[in-house]
Amino acid sequence: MTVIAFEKWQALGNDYLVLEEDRLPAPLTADQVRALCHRHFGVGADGVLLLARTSDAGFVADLRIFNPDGSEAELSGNGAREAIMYLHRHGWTDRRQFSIRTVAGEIRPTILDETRCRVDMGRAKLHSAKDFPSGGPDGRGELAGRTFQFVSIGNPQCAIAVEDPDALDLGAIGPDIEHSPLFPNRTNVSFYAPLDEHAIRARIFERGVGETLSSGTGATGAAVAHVLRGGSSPVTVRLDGGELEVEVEDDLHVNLTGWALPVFRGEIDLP
Ligand SMILES: N[C@@H](CCC[C@H](N)C(=O)O)C(=O)O
Repeated sequence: MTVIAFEKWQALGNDYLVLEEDRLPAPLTADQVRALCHRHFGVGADGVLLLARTSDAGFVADLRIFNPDGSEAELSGNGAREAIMYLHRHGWTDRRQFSIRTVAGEIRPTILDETRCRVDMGRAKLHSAKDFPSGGPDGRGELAGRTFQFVSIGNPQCAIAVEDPDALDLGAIGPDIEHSPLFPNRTNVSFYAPLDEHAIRARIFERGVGETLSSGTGATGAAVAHVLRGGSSPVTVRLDGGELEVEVEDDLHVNLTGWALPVFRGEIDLP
């Protein structure tokens, strides 16, 4: 038996288990991630956040992000805010502005108060040879009769403007888009509808997860797509689990603001 200590967090209902690498008896495996995230046989979560101390003075921690299917994601907007607020509450740093390193690169949070932070996520890109190789420089494409906007926020996002996101059965249409051959690394999908110049309603189907109550990078992908189609920054994104604010600069530099809270901590024995 392996005993794994965790703290469960959620941000707009997007829940993650935070693990500290130093406290693991052995390197985390994909099987363990699947077992931890399982909603009936494990703790239950939309993913795992693995935090490691780093000797690089420029960073407070290295953050790795795993989906419930055991795959590793380059970035998560909600997961990053949960990890950031965890680092703040657990005293890894007393600075209100710092950097952490993810597979997608550096992200720079500013702690706003005890539950909220604003995260500089870097520049969104509309082209990725790795994630959407057949895409042109504008990232536009068509799939099963729907026009989409590809956006890379470190991880791949396919944002689709629809009339009424609430009328869709995401569980039925999400998997074919996630696994489309257009996206060799699979993709996250956001279905959104503009509410006004500065607001959209969005629902999310995540790569390696399925439908979730919210996604920070999904919200960011949809906000970038909204701005490219005439909307204006900042964009308030109304998700099933609450609202996020996304600032999109002219060069597509994005900042994401929202809350994250701990739920409970514990230990689980895994075979
Ligand atoms: N929940 C997320 C995104 C998590 C990663 C995603 N499933 C992927 O595989 O890229 C968020 O808040 O951004």
